[in-house]
Amino acid sequence: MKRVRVKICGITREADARAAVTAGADAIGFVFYADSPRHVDLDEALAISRSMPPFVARVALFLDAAAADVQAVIDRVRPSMLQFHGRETPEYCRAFDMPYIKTVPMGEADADPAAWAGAYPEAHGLLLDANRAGAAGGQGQRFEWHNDTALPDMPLVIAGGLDADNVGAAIRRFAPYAVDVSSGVESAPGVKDPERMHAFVDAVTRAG
Ligand SMILES: O=C(O)c1ccccc1NCC(=O)[C@H](O)[C@H](O)COP(=O)(O)O
Repeated sequence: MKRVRVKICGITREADARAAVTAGADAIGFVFYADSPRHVDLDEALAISRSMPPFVARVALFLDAAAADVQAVIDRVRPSMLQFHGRETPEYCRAFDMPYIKTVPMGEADADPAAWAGAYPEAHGLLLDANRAGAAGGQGQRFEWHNDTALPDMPLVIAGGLDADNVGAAIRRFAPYAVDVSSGVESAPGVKDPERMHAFVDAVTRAG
């Protein structure tokens, strides 16, 4: 059985993208949210994308962006898929005719992934993160891994405060399709650490 997939998000430099792939990442994420320390512009994302080897997914991440801004990224960067991290409606998400994953803000007390799956049936997956609705991710914080949370029959990506030390427990708790990490493999916001990326993927492989 294929190991749990790994997305390393918040890539801002070509060297970090290459190191992520060398470590075994299946996907890298570009953050198109101006207030993030991991924000990249279209030309930066395009240059990194052009440096990538084949068969690595490139995820373009947005938080309540203007539709025109999303389309500009699609047209110029040609990402593999989109990630909507804010309060984007199902109609907004499907309007781009691109595969997408929708973030579920597990920082909300009543977060119900099964309900989100029902509301976004066309999503290619749900990314369960620790943020509150409409708030940024990349905070390095876990959400409460309650044992009674109903999980939908849709590919789940677990995110929020993961690192090489706790990702195995996340995999045992959720049996996810993939895990997503940003802070836990960084030496500074937006600066990825190759050794931490290798340790993270190794931990996923051991657990998966
Ligand atoms: O990473 C960011 O700076 C960010 C900013 C605004 C919206 C979303 C953002 N990241 C979303 C991700 O998918 C992160 O990888 C996820 O929140 C996990 O981050 P971390 O807890 O730092 O591993």
